[in-house]
Amino acid sequence: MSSIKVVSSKLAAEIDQELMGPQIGFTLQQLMELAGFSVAQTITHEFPINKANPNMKKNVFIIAGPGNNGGDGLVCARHLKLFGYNPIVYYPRRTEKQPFYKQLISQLDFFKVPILSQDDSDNWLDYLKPENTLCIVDAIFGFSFKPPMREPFKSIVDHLIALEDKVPIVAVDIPTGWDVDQGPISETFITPKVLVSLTVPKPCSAFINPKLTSHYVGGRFISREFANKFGFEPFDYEGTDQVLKL
Ligand SMILES: NC(=O)C1=CN([C@@H]2O[C@H](COP(=O)(O)OP(=O)(O)OC[C@H]3O[C@@H](n4cnc5c(N)ncnc54)[C@H](O)[C@@H]3O)[C@@H](O)[C@H]2O)[C@H](O)CC1
Ligand SMILES: [K+]
Repeated sequence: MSSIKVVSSKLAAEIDQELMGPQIGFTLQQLMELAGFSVAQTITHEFPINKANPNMKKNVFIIAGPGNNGGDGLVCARHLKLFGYNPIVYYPRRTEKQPFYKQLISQLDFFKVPILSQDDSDNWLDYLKPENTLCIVDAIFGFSFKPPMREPFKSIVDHLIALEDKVPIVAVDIPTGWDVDQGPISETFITPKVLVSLTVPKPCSAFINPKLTSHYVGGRFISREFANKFGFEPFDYEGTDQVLKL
């Protein structure tokens, strides 16, 4: 792991600002679309659909948090549906921060992806049975999480911790509860089977145990010149892949 280039949270924020600044001009929606797509593609690599086995589990339970990490999860759910999985989204705190979140929800409705809300806080676990669930997508918190974790997420994450040996968790960008720079320092944190770092791994990824967690990088949206300017080499993605296993 130590040979993998990581960037600090401060630098990651600068990279984002510049990507979405007036010169380069990406929009948040564009980056989120590519980020969510790359997480869905990681799932096709780690948990491919076996067409020869009609009994294969295809339910993917996506938990979307209140910020942009949650938005990545909503996008990921749509792509998973198109890839032949059965995504189920739990989105307990909807954001009004950006108007396009409503559109992401409409798109999920259009593809008939079930969305559980705050009203399902007593029964959401009924949809997350280990015997039916292929994997969980942790899109709860990313690089803006600041401990201690507040409700309802603390209880949700406690349930995930109890399930993590039975159902593999795929973490989007930062495993929920981890500090972006210092890793699993808070009281409540998950241990994912798969981590998908977006754009470039953050320092917390140095704390994953490679025997327990596969590490991918996704969010293929920067040039060599841009990466070099921020002190790292771009990742050697293959062909049209949006993710690379590190
Ligand atoms: N270029 C990229 O790499 C891209 C990354 N994307 C994803 O965006 C997240 C970061 O998104 P942001 O909205 O800044 O923050 P979070 O999603 O991590 O969470 C903010 C959200 O959470 C609440 N919150 C924070 N701490 C707590 C707490 N202790 N308890 C409860 N709630 C908490 C806070 O109030 C906010 O509501 C990044 O990691 C990527 O996944 C984008 O998709 C664009 C491309
Ligand atoms: K996460």
